[in-house]
Amino acid sequence: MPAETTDIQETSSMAIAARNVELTYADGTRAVRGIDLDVPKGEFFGFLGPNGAGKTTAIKTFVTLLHPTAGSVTVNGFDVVDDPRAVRSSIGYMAQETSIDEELTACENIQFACEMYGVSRSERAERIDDLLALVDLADVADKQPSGFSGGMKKRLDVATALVHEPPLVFLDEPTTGLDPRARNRLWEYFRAINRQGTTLFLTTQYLEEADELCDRLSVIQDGKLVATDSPDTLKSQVGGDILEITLEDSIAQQRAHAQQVARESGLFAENTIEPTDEGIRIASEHARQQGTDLLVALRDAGITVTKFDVRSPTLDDVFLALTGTRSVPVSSRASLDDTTGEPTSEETAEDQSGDPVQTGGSR
Ligand SMILES: Nc1ncnc2c1ncn2[C@@H]1O[C@H](COP(=O)(O)OP(=O)(O)OP(=O)(O)O)[C@@H](O)[C@H]1O
Repeated sequence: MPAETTDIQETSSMAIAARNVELTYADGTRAVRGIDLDVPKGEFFGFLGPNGAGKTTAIKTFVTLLHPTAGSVTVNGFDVVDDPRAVRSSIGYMAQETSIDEELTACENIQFACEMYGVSRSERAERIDDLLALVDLADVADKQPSGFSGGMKKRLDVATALVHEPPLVFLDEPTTGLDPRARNRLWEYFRAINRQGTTLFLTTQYLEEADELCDRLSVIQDGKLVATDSPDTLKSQVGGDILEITLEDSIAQQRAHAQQVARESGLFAENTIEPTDEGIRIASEHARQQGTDLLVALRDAGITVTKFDVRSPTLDDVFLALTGTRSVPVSSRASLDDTTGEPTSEETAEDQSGDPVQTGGSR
């Protein structure tokens, strides 16, 4: 990614301005390796990357929990090293680990957060009511969260991060471990506060989440930003559409044979052809026409194709093109199909294991 060119003096319109930020842990792990980034106020910005890419380390640096080993960061115009108190009072932070106290009721948890963030007594009652309504927990305000589903706990977490009405909120993998329906509900709350002007900085392993929510995103791998742009621009850079071919016999030998036929057809650049569980996949500017030609070549080679699909690129294809790996898990398709955000009985049956939900796709 080209380095951002904005000078540090010109960063007052930026919620976050990071310059050549490095973070090396005491054991020598270089978790963040020279990040340059500008996030304008009001933006919904995402950090997308696989496990261990450096997302949490970067976010902890931005919220002053870690000191950068090199480089500089300003958040809402305040330097994270020189002015950490000012940074903290101007942000909300939803960490991966919950900050909820199970001994307190939902209402008391928010009240405690109000005290921590210095929300004045006169404002507290109204703020608590507003937040409980925002995250749909008014009905359980006087209940302890030990009986809550994973989604309800996350929503309470969000509420506690918003008590002081911060202009910038950091969300570290906020939907990991939730089922698609619970995830959709959280997405609605994030969109709502963003519409009201709050800048959101989200880290995620979910391609669909980044695609759905973010105005712009950075793909982070091995502590470096490998691309920063809008999801649509990133997808347009894949170079055309994606041709998915399903083989009747998808054993490794047959897939290798099909790959060889595709290569030898001369229709496609070699690095755009890859095997899948079911057959082969090719990125191509003229996918439909060339796909038809390829079908003929495959038939002539004695290979039976059972399905032929041309689709637009996804962020998964972007990730492959940028990093040469599909190491980011693909979340459930259902999460995009159902955006009603209505509460359902599934909410109580969420996967609370903390593992990313991967009910769709085979990558
Ligand atoms: N306290 C620590 N000491 C040493 N190394 C660490 C520490 N915390 C994280 N790391 C390492 O730093 C790298 C980046 O980790 P980080 O947690 O920032 O990645 P991540 O993208 O947030 O991953 P995940 O999606 O699993 O949360 C990894 O190699 C990780 O093992």
